[in-house]
Amino acid sequence: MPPVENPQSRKGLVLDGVKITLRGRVLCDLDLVVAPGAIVTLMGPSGAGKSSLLGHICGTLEPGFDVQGSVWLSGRKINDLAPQDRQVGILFQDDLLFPHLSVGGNLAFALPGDIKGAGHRREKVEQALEIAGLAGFAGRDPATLSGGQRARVALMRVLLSSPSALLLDEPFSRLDAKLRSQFREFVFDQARKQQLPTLMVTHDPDDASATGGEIITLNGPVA
Ligand SMILES: Nc1ncnc2c1ncn2[C@@H]1O[C@H](COP(=O)(O)OP(=O)(O)OP(=O)(O)O)[C@@H](O)[C@H]1O
Repeated sequence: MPPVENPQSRKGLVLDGVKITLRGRVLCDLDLVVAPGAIVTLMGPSGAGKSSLLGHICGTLEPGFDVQGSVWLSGRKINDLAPQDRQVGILFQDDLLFPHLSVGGNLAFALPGDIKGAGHRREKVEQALEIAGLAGFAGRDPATLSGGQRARVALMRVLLSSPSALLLDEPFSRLDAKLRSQFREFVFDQARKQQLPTLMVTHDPDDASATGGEIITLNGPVA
């Protein structure tokens, strides 16, 4: 892929010569622009480096990986920022809801601190539950929710944090076929409505083709 010109003036998520090396083996070497509202799929064999690339973008890559190049989001270089300052949301295979908090508590936890006032915060949580088709669920214990309901709460929790980009690390793989396609459409719909550049890791060709977007394959470590 050719280098991205003027990455600082591009909208969306830009990987500018991002090269990740582990123990002398190159996992990826990428130039990529994910436009606002676009969904790009990342595929490739197990161990190829897909999750490592997402970890690098959101700032959680473990020490031991050598990384070069820059990550830009909405014209801001983010790869030297702390994870909480990058405005990148990530949704995993496991929903990772806090078991000791109610559904509403889980959602409120994600709200940025600059959203002030208990009433305003409650309103944001209720709006999110309504969008997710879960109006009235704020007081529920997450353990009492179905898999699909939990998945929707997890997505809304990511979106309430006001991300400028969305990363999806196989978030559909634990759901059965019907739920999977419903939830997938819901996630894609929300990402497009909020004009989020979205990068999705999956092993499932149906997930990839459902995006209608670009597919990038990492082939595994190159010595
Ligand atoms: N914390 C870590 N420390 C050292 N090596 C790691 C660490 N995490 C991952 N790796 C190694 O980095 C390589 C890439 O792993 P990664 O999880 O990114 O692959 P993946 O493409 O997401 O795989 P999968 O499809 O199985 O999830 C693998 O060789 C893995 O063993």
